[in-house]
Amino acid sequence: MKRVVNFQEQDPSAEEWEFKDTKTENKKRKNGHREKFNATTTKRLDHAEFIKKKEEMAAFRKQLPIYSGREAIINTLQTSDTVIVMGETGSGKTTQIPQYLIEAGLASSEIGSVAVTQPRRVAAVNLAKRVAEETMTRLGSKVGYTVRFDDTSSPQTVIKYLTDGMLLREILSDELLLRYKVIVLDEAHERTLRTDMLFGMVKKIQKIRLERQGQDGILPLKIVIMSATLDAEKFSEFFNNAKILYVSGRLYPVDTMFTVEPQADYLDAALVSIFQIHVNNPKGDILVFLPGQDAIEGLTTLVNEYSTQLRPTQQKLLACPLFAALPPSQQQKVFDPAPENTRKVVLSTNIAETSITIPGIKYVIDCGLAKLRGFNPKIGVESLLLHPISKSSAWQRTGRAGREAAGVCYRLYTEDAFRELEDDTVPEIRRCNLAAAVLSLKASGVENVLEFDYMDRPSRASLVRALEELYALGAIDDHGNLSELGKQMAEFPLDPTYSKVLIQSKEYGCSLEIIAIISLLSVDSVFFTPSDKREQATEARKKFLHPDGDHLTLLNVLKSYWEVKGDIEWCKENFINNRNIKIAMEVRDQLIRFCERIDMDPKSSCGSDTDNVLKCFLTGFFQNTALLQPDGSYKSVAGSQNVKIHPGSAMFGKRVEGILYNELVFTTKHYVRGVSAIQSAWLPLAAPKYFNNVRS
Ligand SMILES: Nc1ncnc2c1ncn2[C@@H]1O[C@H](COP(=O)(O)OP(=O)(O)OP(=O)(O)O)[C@@H](O)[C@H]1O
Repeated sequence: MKRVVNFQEQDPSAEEWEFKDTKTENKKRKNGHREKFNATTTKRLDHAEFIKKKEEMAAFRKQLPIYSGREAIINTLQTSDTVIVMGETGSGKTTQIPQYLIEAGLASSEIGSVAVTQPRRVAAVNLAKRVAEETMTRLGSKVGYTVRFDDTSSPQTVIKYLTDGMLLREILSDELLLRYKVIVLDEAHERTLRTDMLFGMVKKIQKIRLERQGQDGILPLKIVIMSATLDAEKFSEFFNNAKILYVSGRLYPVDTMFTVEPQADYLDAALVSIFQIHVNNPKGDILVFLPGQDAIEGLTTLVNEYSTQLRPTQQKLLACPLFAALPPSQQQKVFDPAPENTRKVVLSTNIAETSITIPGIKYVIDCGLAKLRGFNPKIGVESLLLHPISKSSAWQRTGRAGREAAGVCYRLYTEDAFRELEDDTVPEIRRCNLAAAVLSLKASGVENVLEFDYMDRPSRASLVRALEELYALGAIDDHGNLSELGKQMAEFPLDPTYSKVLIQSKEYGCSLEIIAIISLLSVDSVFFTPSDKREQATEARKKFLHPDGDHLTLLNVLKSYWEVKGDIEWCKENFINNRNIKIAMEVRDQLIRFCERIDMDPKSSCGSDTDNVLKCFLTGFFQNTALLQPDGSYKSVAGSQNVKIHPGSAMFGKRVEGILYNELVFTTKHYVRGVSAIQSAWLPLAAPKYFNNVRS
């Protein structure tokens, strides 16, 4: 069958891509060999090579558009405390400005270094690598990065790329961020919850440091806000009318194409477009933006399957997935060059949308959709729904091309549809559960979170709900102050409900089980369900099912996995996702270390008394509970919401007195996931304060 997606300005002579039945082709693929990436090898340069590379880097840096604004940026920062820098994607903001600051002596190991925040871990890691390369230094010396569970910075580090979450964590131990002279808040337009919290916090820190200047050697703090797609006036206003610098020019042009007709099936349109580009366009890798892991995994399989139909003389195609739940080592693979005579197709969620340069990318395909988290504070329901992206996101996606050469961005929507898009994505702070954010603000010394200096104030209802949740968890006391338990909870890199459960596991004598289950819950799924073997996978899963539900089922999987020492064949036979379990085990190691730090015994086990595990879970998840109604449905204890057990749960179709669940998500219905059976009598014991209040 021949299919084509028509783009405006598309070359009318473009070859159509013919899709053949893949089943017969699959056999060929299994017999044929698959290209693998070569890990990039680093070699030690001799002196002449070193000088040559240094000169090349210097020349490269000078041709970046931002270079023309270097003097202006330095001069403005010499005289102003806060500057907002706007410049095209790829113009050099993130990699160059921190270097300019060091070169101009505005930051140093003596007066304090530069911190550059990124909303995403993959960006922080790769920017640090790139800037270390540009400065011809070893990663971790002058330039480093800090992301959750991975720190390559050292006392010599003067430019540190870190996630916004890590900077928030640093405030807990260095409340005036004295180790830094300049804080650069990059990709400010993304408005992640954590970046929004940082806006208010660094503004406050800057004010305090200015007032205390000179005392104990305190120096003023400089703040740089950066983005390519930002409402600069709004930011300027928030930061006391800070100066705005516009840096014009982009490195290479990117043509933008829209489809002529709306596309009913974005996955199909993406698949067709990939092959159209491949057979018609010159060399250059392709980056495709998709909404989520499912879509990415599905398309990865299809691209690899159909690529077996390419003519032997044609370049090969190699699909590489990129999403947050992939282990960092696998994410890193998309940055490796494609093997010879192969075009790389990176299939990514919006984790590749901002900041990063993926070498080789010339073409971007944008499906125009993203999965966005939402939260209804009234009933405490989270949602994860497909939404059209904003114009700002669309431009960021386009900007992933044109970084090493001219590029093209294919938008799988019409120009009219583009005009209808919102300018910016609604800030996360306006649509998320704020419990973790409020805990973090409180732990950083913000007493009155209702009055905190927010750029966009969250609704009072969501702040009050977060405070109530933390109070019920025991993280804040009757006076609204952080309790000892709350302080400990803030130390863990987990959501407050999970950190509460983990800390309480000491009382219930089941830390071993709780750590294991929380680690397994941190990955997408430990089960593997290929679409063509759904029945066998369901059958295989039965042997792990625990009558009390998903939490203990996960524990059963892990026990069996340990018994066979993680044997890959066993995983395959039992449809267990070996890769995800391995990631979970890395998380487990980290959690064990955190527990040891606060004197908990991570090995304490309740053995066969598994009720204890569920009772312990209830100490954090008592609000995520529902009771069986006479008609066989379940109604949530908080919010009286009718909830349905997700078909993927071990509890699906079962009738028990009560259930606890990890999440209540609205997709097509109010579904609960991660479900286990409980007794209603356990509830007041798990959270006496909460249930006494509910009753009275
Ligand atoms: N890892 C890398 N490999 C190769 N080139 C890179 C890499 N990182 C950056 N570059 C080059 O440096 C240029 C500037 O990148 P930089 O990230 O500083 O731009 P930016 O203005 O911050 O972009 P954005 O707004 O998209 O974050 C890129 O256009 C690209 O040419």
